[in-house]
Amino acid sequence: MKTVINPEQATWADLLKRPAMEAANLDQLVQGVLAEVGKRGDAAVRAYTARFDGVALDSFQVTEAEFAEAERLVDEPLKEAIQLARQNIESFHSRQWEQLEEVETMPGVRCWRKSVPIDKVGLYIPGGTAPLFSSVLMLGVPARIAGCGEIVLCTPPDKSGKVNAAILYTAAQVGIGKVFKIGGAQAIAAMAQGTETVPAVYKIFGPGNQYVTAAKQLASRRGVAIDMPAGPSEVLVLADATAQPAFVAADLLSQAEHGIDSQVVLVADSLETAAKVQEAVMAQLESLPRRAIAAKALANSVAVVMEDRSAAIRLINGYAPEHLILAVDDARAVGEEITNAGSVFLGHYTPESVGDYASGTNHTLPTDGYARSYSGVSLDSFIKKITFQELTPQGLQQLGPAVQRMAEAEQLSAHARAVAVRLNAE
Ligand SMILES: NC(=O)c1ccc[n+]([C@@H]2O[C@H](COP(=O)([O-])OP(=O)(O)OC[C@H]3O[C@@H](n4cnc5c(N)ncnc54)[C@H](O)[C@@H]3O)[C@@H](O)[C@H]2O)c1
Ligand SMILES: N[C@H](CO)Cc1c[nH]c[nH+]1
Ligand SMILES: [Zn+2]
Repeated sequence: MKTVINPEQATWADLLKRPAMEAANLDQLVQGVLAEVGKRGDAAVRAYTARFDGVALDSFQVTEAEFAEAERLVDEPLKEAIQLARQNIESFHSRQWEQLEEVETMPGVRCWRKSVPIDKVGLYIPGGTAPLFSSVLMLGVPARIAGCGEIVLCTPPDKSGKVNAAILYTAAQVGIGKVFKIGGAQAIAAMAQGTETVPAVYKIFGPGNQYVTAAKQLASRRGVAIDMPAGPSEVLVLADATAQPAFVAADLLSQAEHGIDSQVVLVADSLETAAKVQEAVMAQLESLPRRAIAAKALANSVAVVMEDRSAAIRLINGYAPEHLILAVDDARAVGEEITNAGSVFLGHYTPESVGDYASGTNHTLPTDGYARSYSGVSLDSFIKKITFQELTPQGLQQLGPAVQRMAEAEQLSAHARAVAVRLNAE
């Protein structure tokens, strides 16, 4: 991690540039996958699975016997941990139902809104570098609470052609039976367009690497909705002198270990704080099993010394991190000033890992600066809202002339007539 001291505002964007594959190559590759899967269906998925996942599969759907085997393979302590996480996620997400009351905008004119679950949804669960079974809870729990009709799940197979047991166990726990062993862009292509075995869905959810994220974005131009671009993980930690260097280092490494394209950023209040954290990072890196991945991610990362707190907050809001840890004395007060972040972790005892697994918040969050305009996944993501209105004859008498005037002014006389024929029928 390189250290930069009190950088000029003009250099912030360069400093915090996110690692990325060259967009043209990526888009070309992923376009090809979408087109081939659209044309050749399962046969194309099979070919890409052999090429990108190194495994030859005859069929993709996980069988009952495989679900039963997974149930046996997951040990009791892990099952209990998954249940605890599930309860907290359910508890937080089930309170996200919001019903707008019926509103009488003027006498005789009533408007209301009804929440309806999205009928067919596709969940992508990453599995390339680590099988992220926690993502099954993050997507499956709100999909179930919303009442989505058909839930399809895709996740990459391992080299023996199997799906990780904890992913299958968790899917069964949240009542997802349609699981397909398909990863990467080919999984998104299959769920977006449908194949002989994978049903087409209306909206695709889930995090993933750059291939998955690019495929979601391209698929969204062809009519399927997506949750958001949720790509390689990021964390930004704001640390002051009260921060424990070992805690901050562990938090930085927790996201660095996700992938070589993760980005971790430290914003420290002094060179001394930055140096202590850097030292702790190096000390902890040694003992990490995934140190090679984390070390590469650290090369894409930066420690920024910002003595001025307001400038630090401006930098954070400009960068819009997926995860923001406020390891500072006055975390709640600083939290109030945050306008762009996916999820915020306050104080010295709130590691980002709790949100990844079990505090109750969702870990499917916007990356790459999209937290400026997108929220993370929530119950809302699985719901669409239909608006209704109902007018009495008196209501139309009151409102109609304004509508007629506006329609005529837009030179849309059929619109005006739709009001006039009713008023004249009185
Ligand atoms: N933003 C979020 O909310 C969030 C949450 C969890 C995880 N993540 C991120 O998800 C990512 C998971 O990535 P992953 O790679 O472990 O799993 P993944 O499941 O996203 O991707 C694996 C798939 O990528 C495809 N692939 C691999 N190399 C390829 C190549 N050269 N060309 C074409 N396709 C290729 C393969 O088909 C493979 O199945 C990580 O970057 C992690 O940081 C983000
Ligand atoms: N940090 C990831 C979101 O960017 C989510 C995750 C899953 N498992 C562990 N972490
Ligand atoms: Zn994580």
